[in-house]
Amino acid sequence: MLEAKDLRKQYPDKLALQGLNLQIEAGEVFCLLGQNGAGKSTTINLFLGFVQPTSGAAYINGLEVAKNPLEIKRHLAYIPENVMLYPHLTGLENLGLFSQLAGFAYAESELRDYLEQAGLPPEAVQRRVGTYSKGMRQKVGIAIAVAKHAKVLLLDEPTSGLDPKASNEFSELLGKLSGQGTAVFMATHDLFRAREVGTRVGIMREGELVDVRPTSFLNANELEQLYLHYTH
Ligand SMILES: Nc1ncnc2c1ncn2[C@@H]1O[C@H](COP(=O)(O)OP(=O)(O)OP(=O)(O)O)[C@@H](O)[C@H]1O
Repeated sequence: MLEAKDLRKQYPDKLALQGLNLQIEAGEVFCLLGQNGAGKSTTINLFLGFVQPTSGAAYINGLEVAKNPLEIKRHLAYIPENVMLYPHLTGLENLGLFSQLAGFAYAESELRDYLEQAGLPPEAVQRRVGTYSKGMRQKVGIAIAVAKHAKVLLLDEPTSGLDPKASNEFSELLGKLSGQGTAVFMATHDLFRAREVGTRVGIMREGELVDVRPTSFLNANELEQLYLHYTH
């Protein structure tokens, strides 16, 4: 569902990503770990088509991102640390608008269902998004991803700044989505959530993916030790 082949990004004075090779299947949750500046956001931006590779290629659902910039947007949803929504519109209106942009015309009852499934409290649905907490905005982001039937979900530090309960709810939602076959690729500093929600973790150091492991063989302490091993 997501693939990188010798993907490389050279900025004028920084090699941000050095020849990444990776495949992520439907239903997988891949968590990318690494220190600040390791190249995680660059990798996500290459999959989104926000930056162009210096060489190699990124693929979403078999389509080369750089050659199919519009088509790939139909297959993916992106949740950054701060989900970009229209603050003067309600959650319901935001979801309606973003679904329409993705080509789906839903009835209000369907939009409400998506927001409810994403865990947004019913009282908030008709409230302006400008009054939402960060966790609530993340839930609208998930509702948008589900409503547009995204096959791939890209997330950049989605749980940073969420309280433990909101972070837990968010992880459960990701688990549900991957259970429905969505491929999830998440850059995070949250080792605890990575182990909990991830099917695999990868560690990036100075633009290089130095280790990839299934989380099923790692306890929390082992993951922390592994991370420290590569980042010291
Ligand atoms: N537009 C740019 N121009 C020049 N250098 C850049 C650009 N974007 C990123 N870089 C550099 O590329 C390297 C990788 O940055 P990137 O943002 O991908 O790291 P990251 O792992 O996401 O870090 P963080 O955890 O802080 O978000 C850094 O050294 C960064 O300064």
